[in-house]
Amino acid sequence: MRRAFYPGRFQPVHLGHVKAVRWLLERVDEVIVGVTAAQYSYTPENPFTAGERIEMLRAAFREEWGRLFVVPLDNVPDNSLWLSYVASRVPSFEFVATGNEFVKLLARERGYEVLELPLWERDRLQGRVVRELMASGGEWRELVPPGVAEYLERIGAPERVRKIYLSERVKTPEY
Ligand SMILES: Nc1ncnc2c1ncn2[C@@H]1O[C@H](COP(=O)(O)OP(=O)(O)OP(=O)(O)O)[C@@H](O)[C@H]1O
Ligand SMILES: NC(=O)c1ccc[n+]([C@@H]2O[C@H](COP(=O)(O)O)[C@@H](O)[C@H]2O)c1
Repeated sequence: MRRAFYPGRFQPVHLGHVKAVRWLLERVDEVIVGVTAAQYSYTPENPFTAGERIEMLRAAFREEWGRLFVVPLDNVPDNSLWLSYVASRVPSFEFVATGNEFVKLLARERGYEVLELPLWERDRLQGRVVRELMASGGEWRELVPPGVAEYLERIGAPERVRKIYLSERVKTPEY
C-alpha cells in the first residue's frame, strides 16, 4: 500500500487542491489529507474551522473519498518535531506530497520521499486569492469546486471573511 501525506490549510479548498489530489491518486493508493493549523479559525489567514474545512473536502472529493483519510492537525511550536507529531496522529505513510519548499526540507530531513506537486494556475488558485476576493466582493466562486461554493454560501463565508478582514484591518487589494 503506497500512502502519501498531503498537508495544507484548505482555507478554503480550491481547484488547485482538486488537481493536486487527483494527480496524487494516479501515483499512490491512498492520500492522507492533513488539515493543518487546525486549532485556528476566524482569523484572516484561517477563517474556517477544521470541521468546516473537512466538510469542504468531502464536498470536493465525493468520488475519491474512499481513498482519502482526512485528519485535522494542530500546528506545533517546534518545526523539528512537526512530522513526528504528524506520524503519531495519522495512518502510516512513506511519501510526503507538497509544493512547499519548507515542507520538502522538513520531510527529506526526516527521511520521507517527497512527491513534488506541480502547481496549477498558481496566480489565481491559492487560498489567499480566494479569501481576498471574498473580502472585496469579487468573483471567487469559479476558483473552487461547485460543491464547495455551495457550502461556503450556505455558511455565509463571504460575509464572515469580509467582517474578519475589516475587524483586523487587513488591506484587501483591488480586483
Ligand atoms: N494551484 C495549486 N496547484 C497545485 N497544488 C496547489 C495549488 N495551490 C496549493 N497547492 C498545494 O496545496 C498545499 C497547500 O495548501 P494550502 O491550502 O495550505 O495552500 P494555499 O492554497 O497556497 O493557501 P494560502 O494562500 O492560504 O497559503 C501545498 O502543497 C501546495 O503545493
Ligand atoms: N510546526 C508546524 O506545525 C508546521 C510545520 C510545517 C508546516 N505546517 C503546516 O503545514 C502547512 C503546509 O501547507 P502549505 O503548503 O500551505 O504551507 C502549513 O501551512 C502549516 O499549517 C506546520
